[in-house]
Amino acid sequence: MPSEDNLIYLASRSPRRQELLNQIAVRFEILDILVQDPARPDMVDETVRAGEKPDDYVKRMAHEKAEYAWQFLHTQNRAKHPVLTADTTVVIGGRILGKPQNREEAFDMLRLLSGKTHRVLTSVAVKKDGLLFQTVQTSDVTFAPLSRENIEAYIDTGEPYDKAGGYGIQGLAGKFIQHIKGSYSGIMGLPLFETTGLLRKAGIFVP
Ligand SMILES: Cc1cn([C@H]2C[C@H](O)[C@@H](COP(=O)(O)OP(=O)(O)OP(=O)(O)O)O2)c(=O)[nH]c1=O
Repeated sequence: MPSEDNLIYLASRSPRRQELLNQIAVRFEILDILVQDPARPDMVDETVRAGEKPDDYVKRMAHEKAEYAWQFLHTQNRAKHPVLTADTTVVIGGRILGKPQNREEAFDMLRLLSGKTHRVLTSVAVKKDGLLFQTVQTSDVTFAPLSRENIEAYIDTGEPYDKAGGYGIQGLAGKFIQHIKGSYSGIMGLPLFETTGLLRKAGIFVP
């Protein structure tokens, strides 16, 4: 069987998702629409619908990203390879936190997370031969109380901006996290155990 047959596309701009998929030795290529045009807006409109539950929202986002990528592959005659997408969302007190757009938003998000436990949901979608396979992984993350100085200094590093909830467990914010229940890789953006299961369910080889 030619090795080409095992190829999947990762439609994601997140460097963490690339790193994590590499970690489990899945053979993939980044879907080049995203690489060629960094100024291109996100694949989907990330606005939360009125009354939408976090679980439904994160699934809809990963699904819409998969549909977007799948349509693009079709226009290029490359839809013979599966595509994988994901979405990560932070939830606290029923509020869905996306990526902060500015310093004030980052500050408000981190103040909200300080000294409390929040939920991180990551949905992974795989589209193969026109069929959709999807999963949602949930983790609980407990932050230590943060002082105003802690928050300001963290924002100064620039780390919060491209991350849901305004922090990255894998970066400097690691020192704020007292406890997690769930999946470290899921919090980072791609739950490796669940992703392996999903790929295998879709008939894709995972070493
Ligand atoms: C909570 C948390 C999120 N994140 C990141 C993972 C995701 O990249 C980001 C959430 O935004 P997403 O919209 O899930 O993804 P994205 O826009 O970065 O990438 P894509 O092109 O795949 O749509 O937050 C961390 O890196 N560490 C963390 O601890």
